[in-house]
Amino acid sequence: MDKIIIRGGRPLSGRIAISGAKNAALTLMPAAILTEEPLTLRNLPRLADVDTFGHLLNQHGVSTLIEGHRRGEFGRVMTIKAARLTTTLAPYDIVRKMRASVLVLGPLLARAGEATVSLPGGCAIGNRPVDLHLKAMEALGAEIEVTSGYVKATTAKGLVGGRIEFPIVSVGATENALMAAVLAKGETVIENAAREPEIVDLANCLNAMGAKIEGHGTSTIRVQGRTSLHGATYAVMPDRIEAGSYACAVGTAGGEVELVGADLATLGVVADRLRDAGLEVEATEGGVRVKHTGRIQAIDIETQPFPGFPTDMQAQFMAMLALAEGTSHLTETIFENRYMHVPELARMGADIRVSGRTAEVHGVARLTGAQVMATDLRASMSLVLAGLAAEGETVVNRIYHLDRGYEHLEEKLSGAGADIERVSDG
Ligand SMILES: CC(=O)N[C@H]1[C@@H](OP(=O)(O)OP(=O)(O)OC[C@H]2O[C@@H](n3ccc(=O)[nH]c3=O)[C@H](O)[C@@H]2O)O[C@H](CO)[C@@H](O)[C@@H]1O
Ligand SMILES: C=C(OP(=O)(O)O)C(=O)O
Repeated sequence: MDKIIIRGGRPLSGRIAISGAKNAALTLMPAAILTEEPLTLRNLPRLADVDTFGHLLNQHGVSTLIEGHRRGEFGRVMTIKAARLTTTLAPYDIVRKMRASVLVLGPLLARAGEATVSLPGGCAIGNRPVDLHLKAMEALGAEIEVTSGYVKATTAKGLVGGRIEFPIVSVGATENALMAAVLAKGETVIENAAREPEIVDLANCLNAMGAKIEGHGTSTIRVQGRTSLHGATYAVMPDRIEAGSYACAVGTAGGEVELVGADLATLGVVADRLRDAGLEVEATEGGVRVKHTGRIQAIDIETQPFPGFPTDMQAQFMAMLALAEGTSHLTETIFENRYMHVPELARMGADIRVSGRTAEVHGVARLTGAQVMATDLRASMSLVLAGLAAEGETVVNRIYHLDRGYEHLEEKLSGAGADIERVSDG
């Protein structure tokens, strides 16, 4: 199994290219199921999750053709064509590898009138049920049956527009609802919709495919159903979580980096909190510049749905705040078990106490390298960030988590001056 070795203490400099967003890619790919015409996605990141989604689409009979690069863009171009679906079953073997697989439910149901999708089950960060996805499909007229670990959704006469009011904000359920509603008969109103930039990216892509969606980016989304959608070419938005993660790398390692391709607007409150912690963050012509200006200062953070502070940045901020002057409080409100990095950071000398949903981070003057491993993607990244600052050698094990969400991680960081390499155990 591969591991990453980091020898810490080298400030970062230069440029780091920001890839297309994993969480946008994973909802744009299933959108291709909604039409028999090709959907060409540009700026698609090279990630294990994108490959897994490709396999899932292929087993539904959908073709995925990688067409190389486009000049001036980092990611790949993929043309996805769902000319004909050979099966509407999304099997356990693929869904268990990647929760986002559940995003085929809405598009399969809308296109084929039926879908049988394995329940994704829990994962390292929490229980993560899909009840809201199912309620949304029911609100559009689907009949749902859950048996033997599978959701079977059917609609005898096709989906019909309706009112969906989510009791809590869910990114995935909003995405599934949108993808089902675009082919439902009549109007759908989604209340308490997620407002994440990835939702806006999905809605923009669906509109480019002929859908009629309004209000995306607000809590109320209105969809006028269409009888069919057509093909389109669409560029995946830049990854705001990857950009935020490398900004935190400047926070732990020091130095100054331009995050090329990053979008300051979608970083939102993350940029504000980076500044509160003492970093300089400003837009450049090609992205965002982040500069270390002295010791990181303690701050308090509570994770919330967008436009609040993203849960997907909590672990990376914790690594940075572990080295801050003063005591920070981090409160995780989205997932019940998202502190798996705490004991690993402690092995590197961090002083963090968790009580219920809140972690109290007492800043220390230095961290020391250690053997560490994490059980999820962002937790793994927090260990890399700590390793960049730590004295001596840090070995991050189980890095397949990182490959789910960070394209060319070692190349990007070593290109900015970090001493980091991937080694294989054989
Ligand atoms: C592929 C992708 O885009 N993943 C992101 C997506 O995950 P995902 O879409 O799974 O996250 P949700 O926004 O749905 O989850 C928010 C909360 O709602 C709960 N919930 C969700 C659905 C449901 O049917 N019932 C229910 O109770 C979840 O357990 C969680 O507590 O948004 C999360 C929150 O920003 C991010 O951390 C993930 O990176
Ligand atoms: C939790 C994440 O992803 P997923 O929803 O795919 O598990 C993440 O990107 O941090």
